[in-house]
Amino acid sequence: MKRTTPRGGAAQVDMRVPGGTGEAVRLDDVRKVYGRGDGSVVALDGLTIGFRAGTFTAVMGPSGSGKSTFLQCAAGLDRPTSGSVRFEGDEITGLGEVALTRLRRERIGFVFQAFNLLPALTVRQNVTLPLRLAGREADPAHVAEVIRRVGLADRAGHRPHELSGGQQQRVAIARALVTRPAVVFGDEPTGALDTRTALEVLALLRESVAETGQTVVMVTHDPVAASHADQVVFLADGRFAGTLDRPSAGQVADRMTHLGAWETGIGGVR
Ligand SMILES: Nc1ncnc2c1ncn2[C@@H]1O[C@H](COP(=O)(O)OP(=O)(O)OP(=O)(O)O)[C@@H](O)[C@H]1O
Repeated sequence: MKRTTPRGGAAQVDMRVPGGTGEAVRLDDVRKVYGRGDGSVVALDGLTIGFRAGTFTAVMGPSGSGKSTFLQCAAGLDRPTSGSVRFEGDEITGLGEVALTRLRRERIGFVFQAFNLLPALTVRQNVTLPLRLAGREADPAHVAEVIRRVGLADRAGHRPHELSGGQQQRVAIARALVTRPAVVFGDEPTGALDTRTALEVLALLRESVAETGQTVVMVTHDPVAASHADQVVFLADGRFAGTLDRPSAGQVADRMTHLGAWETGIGGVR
């Protein structure tokens, strides 16, 4: 656990990708401190990082390196202590709760490790839920297309308990895609799935990047999952700790070993 210390020249790395078409999400010098005084913890320590639109990025790092905190701040679920978070160029750090909720509903999709489906609702109803929450009309043809895209056309009337884990995660992906969000954030989206099903889910995320120009940012502990991304960003002690472009799972695992990620036995290579 990292205690509050003076900044002491914390390295700031700008990882803007040259020649990009623009950044979907950008964090500048983001600092997040939990608690106050002696017991305070620096979760993000001046993180500067950008995610080019239409790319698939995996975020990795040792346990406690700040991945979840990063995701919460980048997705407008939590507020940084200081620094700037921009979403498609719009500064979101100063937004009030109502505006942040609207941003999350209209421009962001979420896929979590726990699928978080509503058990009483059918696949179709679960998928359309974000539209209803946003007060938007659900275009039946669009909803059907999204459900077809995740391979569940023949299950649209089923309830979650009638589906396998992989199928439930595919419903969660359809639900994340239905509002046509600019960015889909994944927090260990394959964490609860077996290897084969995880690969299907990763293929779907990749497809949404390739076909609809979506931006996907996925936190994962799994080097195999990370190897499906365009780039892997590493965090250590709440700071940017390097990046790998289209790495193999072995290269990702090597980098994680270098960062001391496996020393605690957490997040071993599967
Ligand atoms: N609500 C909180 N209050 C106090 N400290 C927190 C809180 N949330 C996270 N932390 C601390 O902030 C640091 C970063 O935590 P975070 O959950 O972002 O790391 P992580 O990389 O996602 O870890 P893991 O891989 O284990 O999930 C850790 O030291 C953690 O203990």
